[in-house]
Amino acid sequence: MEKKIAVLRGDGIGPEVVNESIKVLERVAQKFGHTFHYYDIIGGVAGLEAYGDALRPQDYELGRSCDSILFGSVGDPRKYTFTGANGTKKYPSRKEAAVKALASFRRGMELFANIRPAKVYPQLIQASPLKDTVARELDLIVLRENTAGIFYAGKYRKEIGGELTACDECVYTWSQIERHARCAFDLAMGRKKHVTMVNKPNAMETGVLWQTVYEKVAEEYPEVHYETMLIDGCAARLVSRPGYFDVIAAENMFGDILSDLANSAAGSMGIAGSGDIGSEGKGLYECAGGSAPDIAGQNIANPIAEILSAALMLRLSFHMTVEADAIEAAIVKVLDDGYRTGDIMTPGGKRLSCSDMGDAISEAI
Ligand SMILES: NC(=O)C1=CN([C@@H]2O[C@H](COP(=O)(O)OP(=O)(O)OC[C@H]3O[C@@H](n4cnc5c(N)ncnc54)[C@H](O)[C@@H]3O)[C@@H](O)[C@H]2O)C=CC1
Ligand SMILES: CC(C)CC(=O)C(=O)O
Ligand SMILES: [Mg+2]
Repeated sequence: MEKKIAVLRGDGIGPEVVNESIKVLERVAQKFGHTFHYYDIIGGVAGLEAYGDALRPQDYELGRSCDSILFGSVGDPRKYTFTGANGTKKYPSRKEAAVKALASFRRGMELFANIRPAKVYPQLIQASPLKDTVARELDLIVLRENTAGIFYAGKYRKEIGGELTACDECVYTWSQIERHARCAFDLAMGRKKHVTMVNKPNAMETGVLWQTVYEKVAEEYPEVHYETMLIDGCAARLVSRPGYFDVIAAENMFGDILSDLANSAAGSMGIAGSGDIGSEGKGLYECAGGSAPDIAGQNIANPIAEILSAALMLRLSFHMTVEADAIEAAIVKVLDDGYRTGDIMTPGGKRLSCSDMGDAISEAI
C-alpha cells in the first residue's frame, strides 16, 4: 500500500520522538511491502520562528490532503512570553500561539474523537505511582471530545470596570455530543462494554446536555453498561480504582486532564499514545503529552508514546492491523528485554537514549 503522511515535528522533544516513529514506520514499510511518502510541515513555535505563523494556510492544506498527519507536540513555555516595548511581560493571544498548529487541524478537519489509551504494561508496573495491586488493572481509553468546549468558544481578555478580565465560554451542540457518544459506544463494544461519561451537570449546562444526549444514544447500545460520573469523583476513582474503567467519555478539557492523569498512573507520559480521528477516517497522531521542554535536546525522551501513536495511525486510519500489532509486540519485547528510557522509574533495567530505544523497537519488528 502507498500512503501519504504529513509530518509536523513540532517543538521541544517533538522532532526527537517523531524521528523515531518514522524509523519504525520505515521498518514496517520494508517488512510488509508498503511505501510511505512523508511531507514535512514546519509548525508550532518552529513555524512562528520560521514564518511568523504557527501554521501557514498552505501547510494546513498540505496536511489535510495527506492520508494522515504524524504530529510532534507543539509549544514551548520558555518562549511563550515576550517582553513588550516598556519592558513588561506580554502574553500572546491564542491566535498567535503555537497551539494554533494543533487546533487548526483538529477543528478544520473535524477530528472530533481523541482516542487516548492508557494501560499498565506488566513490565512497568513498578513505574506506576499506584500500589501494584491497584495499578495492574489499569487498561482504559479516554475518549476526549476534540473540536469544541471551553478551548474554542467565545473568548476575551479586556478591561471591564477598570479591571483586566478574561472569559472562556464552554459551548456544545447536540450533534457534536451525539457523534462523540456513538464513537464511545462503538469503542466499548470492542472492549469491556462499559462507558463512563464524565462531566459536571451539577454545575454546567453543557454537562446537562451531555447527559441528555448520551442517555439517548445509550438506548441504541443495550449491551453496554452506561453510567455517568462527576469529573471530580472520576479523578479520585482513577487513582483509587483505575481497573473500574473501560471507556471514559469526556468533553474536551476534562478529557485533556484525565488522559494525562491516567497515563501518569500507568507509569509515564512517555508511553501515552494518542490519535485524533474524524468521520473521513483520516487522523492526526501525536503523543498525548507535550513538548517536554525540561528534557528537550538531550536525546533522553521516551519515543514509545509517539511510536504507539504511529501504530494507532496504521490501525485506525490505514487499516493495517497486522502491522500495528507488530509495532506493539516489538514494544513489549523491548520492555521484556529490560530496556527503559530515563522517565520509566523501575529499578534496574538497561537505560537507553531516545534514538537507541527507537533502534531497539525497530529491530524487534
Ligand atoms: N499535543 C500538543 O501539542 C501538546 C502540547 N503541549 C505543550 O507542551 C509544552 C510543555 O507542557 P507540559 O505541561 O510541560 O507537559 P509535558 O507533557 O510536555 O511534560 C510533562 C512532564 O512529562 C514529561 N514527559 C512528557 N513526555 C515525555 C516523553 N515522551 N518522555 C519522557 N518524559 C516525558 C516531561 O519531561 C515533563 O516532566 C507546553 O507548551 C504545552 O502547551 C502540551 C500537551 C499537548
Ligand atoms: C496544547 C494543548 C491545547 C493540547 C493538549 O494539552 C493536548 O492535546 O493534550
Ligand atoms: Mg493535554
